[in-house]
Amino acid sequence: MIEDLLQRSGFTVGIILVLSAFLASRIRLLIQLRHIKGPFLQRITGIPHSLAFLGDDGHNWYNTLSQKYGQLVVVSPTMLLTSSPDLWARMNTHPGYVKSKWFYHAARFDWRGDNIFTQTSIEKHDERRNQMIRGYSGAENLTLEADIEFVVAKLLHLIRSRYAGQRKSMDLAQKIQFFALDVISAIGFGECFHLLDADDDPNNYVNSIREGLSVVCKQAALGTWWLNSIPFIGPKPNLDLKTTNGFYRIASLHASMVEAREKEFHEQKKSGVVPRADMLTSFMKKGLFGIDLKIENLLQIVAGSDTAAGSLRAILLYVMANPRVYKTLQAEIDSTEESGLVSQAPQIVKFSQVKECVYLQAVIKEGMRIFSPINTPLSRNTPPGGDTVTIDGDEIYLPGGIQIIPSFKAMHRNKSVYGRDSDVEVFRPERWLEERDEKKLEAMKREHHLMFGDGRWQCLGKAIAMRELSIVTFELFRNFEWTLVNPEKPWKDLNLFGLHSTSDMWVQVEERKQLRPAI
Ligand code: HEM
Repeated sequence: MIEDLLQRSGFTVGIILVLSAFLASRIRLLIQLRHIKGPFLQRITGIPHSLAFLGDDGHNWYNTLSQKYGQLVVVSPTMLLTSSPDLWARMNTHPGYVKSKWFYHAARFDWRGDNIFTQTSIEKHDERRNQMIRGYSGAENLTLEADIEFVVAKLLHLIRSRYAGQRKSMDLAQKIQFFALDVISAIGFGECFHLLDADDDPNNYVNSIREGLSVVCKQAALGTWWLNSIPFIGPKPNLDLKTTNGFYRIASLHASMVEAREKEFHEQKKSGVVPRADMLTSFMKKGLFGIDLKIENLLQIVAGSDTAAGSLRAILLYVMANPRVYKTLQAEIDSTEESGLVSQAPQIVKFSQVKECVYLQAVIKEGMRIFSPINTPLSRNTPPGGDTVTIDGDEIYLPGGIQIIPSFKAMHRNKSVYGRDSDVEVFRPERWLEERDEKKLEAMKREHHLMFGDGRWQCLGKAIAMRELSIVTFELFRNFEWTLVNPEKPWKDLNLFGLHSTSDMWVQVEERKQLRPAI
C-alpha cells in the first residue's frame, strides 16, 4: 500500500518536474524572443500557425505577417518567420543550422527511410546527394534535351489537334500538369506517362499528388509528424492499387517498374553494357537500390512536377493578363525566329537558342518572382548555441534550437532588395533589363536564385526546370494566341504544403496566323 503510494507520488513528482522544465524553457524563450516583433497570441501558442497551415493560402498569412512586422516575425512560441534573403541564405550555409523534423518528417511517407528532401541528418543527406547529383544535373542523362523537346511537341500537338481554333475552352492548368508529369517521367525513368497523348490521367497522378500533399500538410499542422518514423506503426505503402491513394498509390504504381529496372540494370552490368541513360540509371550506378530507390522515385515525381507546373502557369497567366508584356514577348520571339538563329517551327527551339532571348528570360524570372512556385516553410533549427544575425542593419541574437521558416512570397517582394515602392507588387519583367544600379541588380539576382534554396540543400532540378520553362514558354507564344475565359477569376488555386494545386484555368486558344503547317 505504502509502496503503491510512493510509486504514485513519484510518478506525480516526475510529471510535475517535466511540466516545470517545459514551462521554464517556454518562459526563457518568451524572454529571449521579446525583441522580435509579432502578435502576442503567437508568442504563447502555435494554434494560429497550425490553422494557417491547414488553410488554403498559408503563404498569404505569412506574407501579411511579414508586411506588418518586418523581416523577422514570431509565428509560434518556438518559431520565427523571415523574409530576409540574407538570413535564408545563412540558414542554408552557416554551420550548425539543420532541417527541422516537424516539417521534413511530416513529408516522410515510409517509416523505412527518407528521401533526399525529408532527410534531416546532414551526413546522410550529403551522402545521398552525392549519389544523385549527376542524375539530376543531366550529366549522365544524354537524352535530357531531346526528351524535353519531345514532350513540348506533344503539348503543341494536343493543343493544335483538340483545342486551337475550335472555340472550345481548355483547362490550361490541367494540360500544364500533364506536361510537367510527362517531362519528369520521360527524363526521370525513361517511361513517359503519355498523359498529353491521352489528354487524360487514367492512373490518377494529379489527384494522388494532391491527396498526398494534403496528408503531409495535416501531419505538419497537427504535430503528428513523429508517427512517420515509428517502425511498423508508421506508414508503409500498401501495394494494393485498389485500396490505396495519395502518395501510396504512386508508390504502388511504380514498385514493379523500379524493381524491373533494378533487375535489368544488374543483368546489363554483368554483361558489361548499360545502354539506358536516364536519372534512375544514374542513381543505380551510384549504388542506390531497393527501398531507397523507390522512395527517391516518388520524390522525382512530386518535386519535379508541381514546382515546374506552378511556375509555368504563373508565367502564362501573368503574360496573358499584361498586353504590353504579351506583345513585347511575341515580338522578341518573332524577331528571333526571323533572324534564322533558332530552329524553325515545326521543329522545337533549343535551350541554347532560347536562353539568349533576354526578354523571355526576364518574363520567366519575373513570373516566378511575382507568383512563387514554392511557398513551402522550409524550416531550419538554429545552431544549439544560437546565432547572431544582422537584419536591416540591426544585430539580432537568435537562441539555439528554435525554428526559422522562410516566407518566399514576402522575400520576393522584399523592398530592401527590389525597391521601396509598390512596384514590387507589379509583374514587370523590364525590371530585370532596365536596372542600372549594378549592386541592386546583383542583390535582385541573388534573391531570385534563393527561390531554389541554397548551399547543400539547393534544388537539384534547377537546370532541368529552367530548360523546361524556357523552351515551352517560347513555343506556346510562338505558336498560339491565348485568351483567358474568366479574367475576373482566372483559376482556382490552393496552397498544399506550400505548392500550388491549381485547376480551372480556362482559356481559348488560336493558331497564330503566320505559322507553318501543323506537326
Ligand atoms: C521552378 C521549379 C523549382 C523550384 C522553385 C524548386 C525549388 C526547390 C527548393 C527551394 C529546394 C530546397 C528545399 C529545401 O531547402 O529543403 C528544392 C530542392 C529539391 N528540388 Fe527543386 N525546385 C524546382 C524544380 C525542381 C525539379 C523540376 C526537380 C526535379 C527534376 C526538383 C528536384 C529537387 C530535389 C531532388 C530537391 C532536394 C535537394 C536536396 O535536398 O539536396 N526541383 N527545390
